[in-house]
Amino acid sequence: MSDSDVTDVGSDPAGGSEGGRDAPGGPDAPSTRLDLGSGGPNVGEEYPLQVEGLRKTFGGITAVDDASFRVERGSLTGLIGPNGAGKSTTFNLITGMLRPDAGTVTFDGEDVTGQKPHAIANRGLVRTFQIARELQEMTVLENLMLAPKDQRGEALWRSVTPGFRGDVVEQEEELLERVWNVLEFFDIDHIAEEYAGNLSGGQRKLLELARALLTDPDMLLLDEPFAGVNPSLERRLLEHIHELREQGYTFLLVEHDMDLIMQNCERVIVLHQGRVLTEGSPDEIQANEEVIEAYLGGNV
Ligand SMILES: Nc1ncnc2c1ncn2[C@@H]1O[C@H](COP(=O)(O)OP(=O)(O)OP(=O)(O)O)[C@@H](O)[C@H]1O
Repeated sequence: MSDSDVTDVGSDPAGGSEGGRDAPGGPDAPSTRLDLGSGGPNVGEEYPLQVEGLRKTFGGITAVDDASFRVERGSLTGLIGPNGAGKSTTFNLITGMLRPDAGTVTFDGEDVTGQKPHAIANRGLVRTFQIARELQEMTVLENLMLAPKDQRGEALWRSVTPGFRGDVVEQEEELLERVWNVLEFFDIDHIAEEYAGNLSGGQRKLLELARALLTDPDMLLLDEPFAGVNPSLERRLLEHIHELREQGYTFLLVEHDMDLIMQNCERVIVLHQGRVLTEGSPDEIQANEEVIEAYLGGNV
């Protein structure tokens, strides 16, 4: 299957209003509201993610060098920078995949620096992952049933064990309802029984986002979610992201496509050589001489 196949996944993208900051409120925007049965994202600190003096070296290379920034709740914030600027390393430090040499990561007022990835995800700070090889041999539905953080995936397997059935079956039914809500929200209910390994690149990206959402996140970190996705599906993914943002989810997005960043993010943080060069609105960033120089000096 190729990316061009994704156009037959559900309805056509909303005409006219898609892709821009106005997309969620546009006349043709989908009206489905995602109900995960959890009351939606947490409404806590104004800046759920705060990064302070983050630093990481690899041998002689300083990948992240005293980086500090914060991300506003309910925003779609872009994290950009030339190749090698430290974007992926920053994501890995925030999500616990790497331990920082210095600095702190605070999420919803709690210091989560150096915590294990699953502990950070359990707090509601979640990144999307490529569908692992084992999961490619499972259906879309199975992938989603296994996604949640709260041991419900484990409970699913235990439900076949005598003695556990009562609560577990009830939990499983609840989970199934949430999974169908997510499938319908993304218009991928008709491929629920398809093996993940058979999906096109674009469909996989939807599944990755759907899996992340089933862990009840408050904030999602997206690392190039549009890579290899055709323009039609890119518009749909963006619409979903804008809708979720309207519902109060917070997004931090690493993306190389500058037009996409500038048209969709309300804040942009620029990394250069591991440091925060500047941050601001798309207009401010586009007019910033230092940013232009950093990009001209890089291989972008
Ligand atoms: N595991 C590692 N071992 C050694 N060096 C690394 C490692 N990870 C990253 N680096 C180096 O750290 C610097 C920052 O890399 P990083 O991948 O975070 O940048 P990036 O902004 O995500 O780049 P790109 O846009 O090209 O993906 C680069 O010089 C990179 O070569």
